[in-house]
Amino acid sequence: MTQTPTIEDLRAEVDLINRELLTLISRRAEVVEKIGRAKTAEGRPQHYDPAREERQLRELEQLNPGPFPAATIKAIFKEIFRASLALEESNDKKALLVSRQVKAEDTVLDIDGVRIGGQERPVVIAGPCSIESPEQMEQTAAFLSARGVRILRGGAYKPRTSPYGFQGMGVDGLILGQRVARDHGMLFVTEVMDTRDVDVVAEHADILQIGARNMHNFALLREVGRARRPVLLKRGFAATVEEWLYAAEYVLSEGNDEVILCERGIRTFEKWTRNTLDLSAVALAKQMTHLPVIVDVTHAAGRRDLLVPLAKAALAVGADGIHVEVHPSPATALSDNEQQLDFAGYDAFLAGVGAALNVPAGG
Ligand SMILES: C=C(O[C@@H]1C=C(C(=O)O)C=C[C@H]1O)C(=O)O
Repeated sequence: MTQTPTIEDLRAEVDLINRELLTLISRRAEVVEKIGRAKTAEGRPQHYDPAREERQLRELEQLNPGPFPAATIKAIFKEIFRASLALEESNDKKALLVSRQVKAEDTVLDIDGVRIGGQERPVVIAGPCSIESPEQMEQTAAFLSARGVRILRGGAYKPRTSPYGFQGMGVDGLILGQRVARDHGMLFVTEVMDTRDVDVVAEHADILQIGARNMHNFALLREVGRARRPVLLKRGFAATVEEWLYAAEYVLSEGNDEVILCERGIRTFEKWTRNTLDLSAVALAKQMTHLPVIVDVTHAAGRRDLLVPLAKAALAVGADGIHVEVHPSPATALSDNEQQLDFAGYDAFLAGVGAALNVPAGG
């Protein structure tokens, strides 16, 4: 007399079937991978083939012995196709030059002795939003260099929301920024906005900045990739981390691997800050790439009273430096009046952030 199998017996049978399914599904995946490689070899632009999937689903529907309804069988196989396609596409994906798969160890930039990234002390990049006059630049550089700041910023070409706003001093600003930085033993970083200006900016600046609004300007990214100067790449205010890293990839793909990523806040529904500082993007960029990552607290906040906590938070998640705007007289500045720090404000900022940013003078 045959006994009714117990639940345990039936489960043992299911376990065996699972193993068979696993073997079959893995064998199927291996065949799919071969198809994927053949497609790549043939130069087919896409792996997805909906007509082929449709034919399989129709055949499976006809062969379906039950008890699963056709829709269930289709859903299960559609999931297998989706996973197979992902496998094919992942095999095709080239590891990015910015990624840690290609270079595991941190990139440490050494720009005339100023080291950025890795285990180095966080750097401070500071200076006015716009270069306005010799006096303004001279006072700012003297003040900042006395506090150990080695990188002076200042915009000569200003991307303004209104075409009628102050557009910057142009080449005169570049010459002025370079001279003042040299006089105080500092590096000069300034934004380049146009492919036609890359050569002249590279002639005067030690670091070329790509602004948030130009992060998607691929022609400009390629051009600075050929410029043989370190690049400070700001994240676009609506760019995903992936888009930001691809922008950096444009620069590296031209042979320039001296890129500093800069998170400067993204646009959200929040109104009480100018942007929203995306700290997870900083942590993520540090994890996924080997490049130094700095944080522009000024643009992230758009207000002075949040700079200390944001800078502390940025350093806590691994930022390699802080970017902050400093102006001798923010009230009379030609741009960004609301957010630049005056000298007393910078000293208070430095004291507030504490030891991490207290670089010894000249150090
Ligand atoms: C394996 C292929 O590539 C993809 C995956 C399919 C699958 O898993 O069966 C079917 C079509 C394509 O979307 C193929 O084209 O045959």
